[in-house]
Amino acid sequence: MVIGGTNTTSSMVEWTMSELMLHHEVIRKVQEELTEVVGINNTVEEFHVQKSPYLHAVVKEALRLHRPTPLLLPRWTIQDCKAGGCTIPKGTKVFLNVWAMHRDPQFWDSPSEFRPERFFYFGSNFEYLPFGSGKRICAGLPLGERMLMYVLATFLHMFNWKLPTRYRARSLRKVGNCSRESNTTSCYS
Ligand code: HEM
Repeated sequence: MVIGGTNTTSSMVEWTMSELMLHHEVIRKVQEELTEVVGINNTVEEFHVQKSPYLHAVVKEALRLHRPTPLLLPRWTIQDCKAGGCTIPKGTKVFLNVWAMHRDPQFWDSPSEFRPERFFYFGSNFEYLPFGSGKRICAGLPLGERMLMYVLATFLHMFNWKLPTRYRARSLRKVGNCSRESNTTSCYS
């Protein structure tokens, strides 16, 4: 519960910031949206997050690519069934590999690319399950989603972010370092 309730959200903040720092156009769009919704001299409040559709799309795309655990909780089949050409007998313990589903080219265009815009056209389907589904769906979904959005909105509205020069040249490497442009302070996680 402690790992599920804290590490999931904090690792998603890191992954989302890492993707944003590699995608300047995306970070610019989120910051523009937040400037409009929050106002330049205000701090982010929870209600602002609900009015930020582009930020939602960014978080969904980060959850698609980097959800904290690749597999869902185990399930047991209640009857014989077939999947992928295999017969699975009743009473079998089954693990769903959501990591693979989230990157399956059958369902996603250019699946390894970070493209938040894809979520403006996406319905609710079983090929996207960042919080699981059914009776064992994540019990902390509303809290986790809110914390994630709120922390990211605050980081992005309060500071400008970019990679230190030595990392920019190797931009394919995913790193979480940042620097505050408006200030002399740099922070390294
Ligand atoms: C970004 C944040 C989070 C993600 C991506 C996430 C994802 C998941 C997933 C995929 C499952 C398994 C669901 C299934 O098998 O269908 C799960 C279960 C669970 N999560 Fe989360 N979670 C997050 C945050 C949280 C938070 C903040 C809490 C609690 C404060 C929490 C509590 C739980 C619990 C208790 C379960 C087990 C539910 C059960 O066994 O019925 N999660 N989570």
